[in-house]
Amino acid sequence: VEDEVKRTMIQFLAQVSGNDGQQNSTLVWRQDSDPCKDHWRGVYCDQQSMSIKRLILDRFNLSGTLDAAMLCNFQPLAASLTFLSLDGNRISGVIASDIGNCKQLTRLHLSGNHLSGSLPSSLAMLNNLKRLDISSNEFSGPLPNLSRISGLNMFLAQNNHLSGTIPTFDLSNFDQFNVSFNSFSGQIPNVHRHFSADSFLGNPELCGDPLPKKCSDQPMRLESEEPQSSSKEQILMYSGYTALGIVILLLIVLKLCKRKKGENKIEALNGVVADGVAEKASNVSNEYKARVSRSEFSASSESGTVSQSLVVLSRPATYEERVFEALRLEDLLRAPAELIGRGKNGSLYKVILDNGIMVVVKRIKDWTISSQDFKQRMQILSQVKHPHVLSPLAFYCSKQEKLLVYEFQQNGSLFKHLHGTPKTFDWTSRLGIAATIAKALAFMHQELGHHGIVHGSLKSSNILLNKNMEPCLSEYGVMGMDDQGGSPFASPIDAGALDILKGDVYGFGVVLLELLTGKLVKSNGIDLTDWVQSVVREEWTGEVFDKCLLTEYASEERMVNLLQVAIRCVNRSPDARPSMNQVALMINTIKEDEEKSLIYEV
Ligand SMILES: Nc1ncnc2c1ncn2[C@@H]1O[C@H](COP(=O)(O)OP(=O)(O)OP(=O)(O)O)[C@@H](O)[C@H]1O
Repeated sequence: VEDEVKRTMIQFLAQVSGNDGQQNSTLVWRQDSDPCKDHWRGVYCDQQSMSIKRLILDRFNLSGTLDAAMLCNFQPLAASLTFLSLDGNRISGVIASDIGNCKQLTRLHLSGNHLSGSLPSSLAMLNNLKRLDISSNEFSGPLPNLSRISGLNMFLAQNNHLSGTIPTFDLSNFDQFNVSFNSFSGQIPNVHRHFSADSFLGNPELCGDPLPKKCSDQPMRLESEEPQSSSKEQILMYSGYTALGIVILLLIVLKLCKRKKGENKIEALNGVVADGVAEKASNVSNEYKARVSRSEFSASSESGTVSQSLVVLSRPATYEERVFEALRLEDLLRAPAELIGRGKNGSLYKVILDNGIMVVVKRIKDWTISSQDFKQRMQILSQVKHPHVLSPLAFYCSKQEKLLVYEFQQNGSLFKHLHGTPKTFDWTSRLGIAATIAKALAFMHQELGHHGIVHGSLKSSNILLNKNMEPCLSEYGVMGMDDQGGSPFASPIDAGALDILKGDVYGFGVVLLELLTGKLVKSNGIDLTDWVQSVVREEWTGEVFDKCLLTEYASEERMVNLLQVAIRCVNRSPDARPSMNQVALMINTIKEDEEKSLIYEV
């Protein structure tokens, strides 16, 4: 690689690192080494042409600014770079319009930073772009007309301050699309049933399918129309519609108020809480509940007395104390709820509170724990905090019902990212997730093991990704060891085992196998643990490891080491499994080796 290319890369890194022009200490890029031959960390080359193809600097704690001009105005780099990823750092500043010169970019990932300002219209000139992720930043202003990029199939822009209308994307071409929690307004383009309300929530001025808010008889936007254009006539016409809308709305509100007086009922989260109210959950569809005007179920007014029983334990890290301290059961019951899962341990609802905060409510079934033990367990759990464990925010407990309230995690579960398309995580991210979760679980075992509280249902759908794509364990302690007989992850020998923590170690081992193989735990009747153990050592590389890991310079040696840890965790004999503490140490060593090897190679 030419000296000039190296110099530019090193300058770019110094700028984006933000340590007064010093490089990030874990990334050692030096003028006297070669980015391709010496495998500079985060740099991926075409080994034949020795040109730099991908620059992947995710989660390196970079806190400088993004100098798009430096990369994209330098022809040798602009002509070769296809993938730029800076996810999960603390990079600030704006995206300069020079980004439009990086014409070969197919993927641009900038999520989870502090980038701000408006998006340059030159982004729409990146004709090869397929995946654009600018989520969780501080961008504002309108979107450039990205619908011009015909091959774009992923656009993630959630959690910004973007405004204006959404360009008329052809969403049937997209496999991921999310503009939630911005300030967009106007009509949503046709989603072709590809996307649910989740992709658009949190934009109060947005209307149309799949949101419950209808667009008040607005004429459909013409395909060719530019998002910002509006003539005088249109303004007059819309003001007419708005005035008419307000009158109709007032009439509806008046009518509703009258009806409310006569009824004296409160609406309930699927009628679950009021003791004695018949179970109606079987009627629940996966459709967004708000469409059926809040909940379709109602409970008698006596259920109002249970309001004091919602015990608030903590508040989500992202909200102020006062928003949560006054949370009452009625707030949950009144709010629109959507059923998002029905697992072994019960049903899960996503609930949007009046103040717009989203929570999930876990309704636990068939747990033969006494109310007193349940309350005690919740109190103990609320006292143990770890940044990578999702604590319950509140709970409700009656004879028939147990509800747990958690903060909603927008980026979904590890399961979704591993088994959905496209697969999100590369080798470094997977190893990072394994190390983080192992540490979190070891911590919880140490703090709660002596109380007999284990996770009890550890699996990839219970590992959630927060808005910075950091993993956290959910539903810790929701089911105990006594319930694990029915868990698909407990080996038969677990039943009655003395060391209750080893059930979690088994579950964690299965998660490791999913991370390494990218395969489902059960597929066509084949059990992943049995299958992996049936493959001979010599064939691990060809057979076991996820194919997409092998193509991206992942260290085979460290993948083998991690697989060995996984196999020890899923040993059929609980006594032969290591403790979570040992597992965390082993994985940490592998992670350190990975980091060191890259430095030594340079
Ligand atoms: N706090 C949360 N925020 C966002 N998504 C969540 C949250 N908790 C759970 N989920 C997701 O909702 C879906 C349903 O969860 P649920 O707990 O009902 O299923 P499960 O974990 O497969 O079953 P179970 O734990 O009951 O055996 C899962 O994909 C899970 O990842």
